[in-house]
Amino acid sequence: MKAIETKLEGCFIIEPNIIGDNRGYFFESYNEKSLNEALGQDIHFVQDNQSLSSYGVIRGLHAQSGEYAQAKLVRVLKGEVLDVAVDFRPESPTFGQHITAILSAENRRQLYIPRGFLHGFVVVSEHAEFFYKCDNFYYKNAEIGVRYDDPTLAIDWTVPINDLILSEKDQVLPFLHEIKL
Ligand SMILES: Cc1cn([C@H]2C[C@H](O)[C@@H](COP(=O)(O)OP(=O)(O)O[C@H]3O[C@@H](C)C(=O)[C@@H](O)[C@H]3O)O2)c(=O)[nH]c1=O
Repeated sequence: MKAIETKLEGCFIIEPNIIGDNRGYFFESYNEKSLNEALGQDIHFVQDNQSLSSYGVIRGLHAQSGEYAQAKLVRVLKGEVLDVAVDFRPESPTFGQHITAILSAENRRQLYIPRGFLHGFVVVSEHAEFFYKCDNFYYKNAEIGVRYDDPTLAIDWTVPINDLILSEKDQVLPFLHEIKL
């Protein structure tokens, strides 16, 4: 497995080693030892989540605050998404900056998003099944978020605005300037 650094410290693109043979392919989609060695960290995931979304769905931008913060290892089982990770660590020199990555069933790429980041994705295929591991449990009262179209973050979601589908909750998330850090 290969961990590729991004411009945001601690955020990595993960490329698994695909072993093909006459039956098809095999790969380790997650190996705690290899990942921790590659990232130089000690991460223990405690919850797996899976969601299905149709074309144009944006889920995000989400995080959990304080002691409930979650690192995530995200990937796509079916379809394709544009995944977005925003550095939301107040002390970080890259606070407010984001990276995007195309994650698909075909490229089998994963994104490791550390604690203190906002995360979201938009579906660019007909449907997408999204799967991710979290290193802290879901805690509803710790949920925080920022609007996907925040002008300071200036994320190019690539999908035409008329095609976007958001949850009611995500439609009323605050803008960055409304949040007390
Ligand atoms: C995230 C989550 C939601 N839920 C419930 C709450 C709600 O009834 C239903 C759907 O929740 P949401 O609308 O928040 O789901 P969703 O918009 O998919 O939220 C997710 O978005 C992506 C981008 C992330 O990074 C995740 O951490 C998470 O915030 O599932 C759980 O039971 N456990 C969980 O861990």
